[in-house]
Amino acid sequence: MAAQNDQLDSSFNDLDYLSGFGNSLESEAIAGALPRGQNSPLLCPYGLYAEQISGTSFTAPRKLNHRSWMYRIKPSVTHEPFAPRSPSHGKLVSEFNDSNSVTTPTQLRWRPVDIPDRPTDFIDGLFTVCGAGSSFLRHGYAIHMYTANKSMENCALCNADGDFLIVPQKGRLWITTECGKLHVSPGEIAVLPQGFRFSVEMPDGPSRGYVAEIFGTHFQLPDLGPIGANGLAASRDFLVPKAWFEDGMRPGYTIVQKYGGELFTAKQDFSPFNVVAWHGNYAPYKYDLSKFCPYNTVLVDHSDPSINTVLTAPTDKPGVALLDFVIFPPRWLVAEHTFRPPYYHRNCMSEFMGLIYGGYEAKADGFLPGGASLHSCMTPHGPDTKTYEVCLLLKASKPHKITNTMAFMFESCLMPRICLWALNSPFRDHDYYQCWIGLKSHFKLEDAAVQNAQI
Ligand SMILES: O=C(O)Cc1cc(O)ccc1O
Ligand SMILES: [Fe+2]
Repeated sequence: MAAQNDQLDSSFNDLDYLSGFGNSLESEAIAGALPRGQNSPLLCPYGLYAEQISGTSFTAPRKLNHRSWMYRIKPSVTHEPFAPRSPSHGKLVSEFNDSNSVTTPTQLRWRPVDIPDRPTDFIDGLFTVCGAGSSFLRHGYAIHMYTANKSMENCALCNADGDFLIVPQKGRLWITTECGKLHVSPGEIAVLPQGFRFSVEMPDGPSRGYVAEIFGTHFQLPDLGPIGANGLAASRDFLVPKAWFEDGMRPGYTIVQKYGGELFTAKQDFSPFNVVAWHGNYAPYKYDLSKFCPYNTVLVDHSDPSINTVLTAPTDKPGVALLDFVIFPPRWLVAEHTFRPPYYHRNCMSEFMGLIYGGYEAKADGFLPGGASLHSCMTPHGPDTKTYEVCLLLKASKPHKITNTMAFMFESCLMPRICLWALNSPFRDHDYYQCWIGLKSHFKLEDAAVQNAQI
């Protein structure tokens, strides 16, 4: 409930944004700051420097090509050399192998991780849970979580490894980026594409959330197929910052570069948020999950969760995602003579789940807001015993609305390796398997005879 209230508060005071998913946009904090007719004039308006940021190779096909031009007070190269950050971070992984992670097919679940008392910002609060592949080879993903309580000070993070999709669960994030500012509340998500410098303020103090990082590709809206031209996440609900800049000296400003899962720092004496105008189709954005327009069954059976895909990061294989971001939003359940909760299943894709607020329809107990679960490739899972028994008892056939809930799934075709600190975490629920152990046989041979007689 608190999360929803936060959301209302923030949208009331929210910033003004540009809109449209993947659109070619432009924004000027000072009128006339964008060059007209060309990208790189000999002299830019107001004496600004022109700088391009490429999110795809120069030669990527036009429909996949992402780049933006920024017009800034000083170019971002104006800094001292990068050096390994001290103390090193040590809990970020971008190339998963047996030196930094392990495998297990078992069902994993974690309680919400406590938010530390000691001052911790977004960078220090971030830790990898699991992932697969390699940022070096530009194919793979990492799932991180963060628990933190204070704003980043006099520093910005730049992720050379991949795009961050941030899902705040507790506490708002005020994110300053080179393109401008994003205010993100629990119930909203933000995407910080590879390479953008950004700084995270935590106006509410104690904060927690989830981060999916993808290497080598970007998020897209899913195709809608027979659904038609509308539905699910609408392009116009994706909000992009308007140009915002700060000028003047900032002695000792630190750029923290995440590169191959390691952190490097470089000093400069000015703010990286010195972009007076920009244009292009490569920019950070946010999306309010309550804007999602769910489609689902209107007669029988439980739809596959892909019906609730908000964003997908593709692989080269059609229909096979490097990472899908799927939500389980409030919606009407109307299916007749149907087991309405998620079905029991084994999936060739791997499923990491989190809960932003409320409860989750497949778990009566134990899966809490801020907690997480991981069901890897072909690991069986489904509703817990209580959910199954209650559903059978109710024999629900009347329309019923599930409310006050927002669970989500990061689903990937790559089999995740799990970081040891996650596997051995004190927040791990070692009794998770117990939630299914009580499922008893309801098999009755006599029923089969009755059913056969009816056919
Ligand atoms: O495992 C889960 O809870 C996620 C999920 C939800 C659903 O409605 C159908 C399939 C599925 O994997
Ligand atoms: Fe599942």
